[in-house]
Parts: sequence; structure tokens; C-alpha cells
Amino acid sequence: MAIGTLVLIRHGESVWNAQNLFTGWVDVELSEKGVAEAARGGHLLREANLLPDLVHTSLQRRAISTANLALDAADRHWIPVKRDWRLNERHYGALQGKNKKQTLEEFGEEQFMLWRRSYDTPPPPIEKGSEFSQDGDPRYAGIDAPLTECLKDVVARVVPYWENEIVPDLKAGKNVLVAAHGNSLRALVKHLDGISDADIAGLNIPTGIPLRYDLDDSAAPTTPGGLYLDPEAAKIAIAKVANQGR
Ligand SMILES: O=C(O)[C@@H](CO)OP(=O)(O)O
Repeated sequence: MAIGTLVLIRHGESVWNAQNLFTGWVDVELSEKGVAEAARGGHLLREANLLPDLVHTSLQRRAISTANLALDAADRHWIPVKRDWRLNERHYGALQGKNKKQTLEEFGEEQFMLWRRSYDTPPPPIEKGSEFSQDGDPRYAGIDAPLTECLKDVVARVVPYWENEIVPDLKAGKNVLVAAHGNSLRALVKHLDGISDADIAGLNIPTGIPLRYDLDDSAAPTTPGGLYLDPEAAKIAIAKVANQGR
């Protein structure tokens, strides 16, 4: 059986993306623009005749809503869904809820970029019980939820999920949509494309634009980097993510 096609989609713009706040595990909703981006993502899937048979999402509203809106627009709202915390955004520790521009001004460019894009430097841990902490959230009952994460920590949870949960669906011939987050998708793309720990700092994922990966029988990409369904819009949106905080 031919292996299915993989499509990754980062959620549409969230209300905290619009306000330039570190978000992580805080469960914010899509902005109006994000709702439109998600629906457009679904139209792009339909135009490309890239219809998912199955969707994987995180446990966070912005990814779940994006999947629902995109699949609705593609007339695939009825497909099976699997959700898992391992596709969640990177936990941003004590930075959750903080403004990116103010953080840059307060701590300087070097520290800001270390926290935001270095592979193995996590932000300080969030204090349990503080305003933007997730302790007591029933969706994380039974897991050892992180209090902060660097990208390396995200790779350590996303890659096993990819291997054990997503690859078997692809190998069963299903086209799989993964609706997730900037940093959980950076972790997955790092693994798929074999990007080095240093080079991954320069990779950013735009909101709401489907990224197609055709795979060989071992689920390795045949086109490194995949193909955005709207490459021009992706280029502009990638630069916008890279420049957040400035
Ligand atoms: O705030 C976050 O959770 C992420 C994604 O929006 O931000 P960044 O791109 O700065 O890692």
C-alpha cells in the first residue's frame, strides 16, 4: 500500500499572537484573523486535492479550532481525530503571559533569543499556582506536565508520538493532517528534515498555511522542507514570526 501524504498546519493567529505575548500552554483562542486563516487553510487543502483521512491535534483550543475550521472548509469535518498533549506548544515556563517586546527590552537580545530559539536553554520554570500555570487542569491529569521546556524537550515528546502514532496511520495509506503549534511543528520538522541543533534556530513556521510532505516508504520526506500550499504568503508570514518582539 502506498504511504499517505502528511500535511502540517500551525494554528491560525491566536489572540495572544496578535498581542505579542508568550503563550505556550495557555489555552487562548483564535483571533478573527486566525479564524479566517484556518478556513483558508482548508480551502487550500481542497484546491490541492489534498484531503485528509485522519487528523491529529494537540489538546489546545487554537489547534483544535484550526483543525475544525480547516476540515469544515475542505468538507472533511467528519474524519477521525486523535488528540494528544505531546503535540502541544512548547511550555514557555515563567515567560507565559509576558509581552515579547518588553521581555526583549528587559533582558536584551541575546537572552531573549536564547529563551526563544536556542535548542537547549529553557526559560525559568513557571511557579505552580501562578496565573498562567496549568496545574489542576483536568486535561493534563495523569501526565507529568512540564513547568518549562526548551525545544530539545519538545523533540523528546514529539518524535515518539510521530513514530508510534502518526507513522502507522501514514503507513496504513492514510493522508494525515497534523494541526499543532509553532514549536511542536519546529520539533517535528527538525526530525523529518534532519536539521541540526544550531540551524533549527532559524526555522519559523507561519500560522494557518498547510505544509505538505510527500514521504518515501520509510516515512522520510522525498522533498526536504516540504511544500507550502501558498509559498508566497508563507514567506511573508515566516518573516513576521522571526521578527516578533521587535
Ligand atoms: O508564544 C508561543 O507560545 C510561541 C508561538 O506563538 O512563540 P515563539 O514563536 O516566540 O516561540
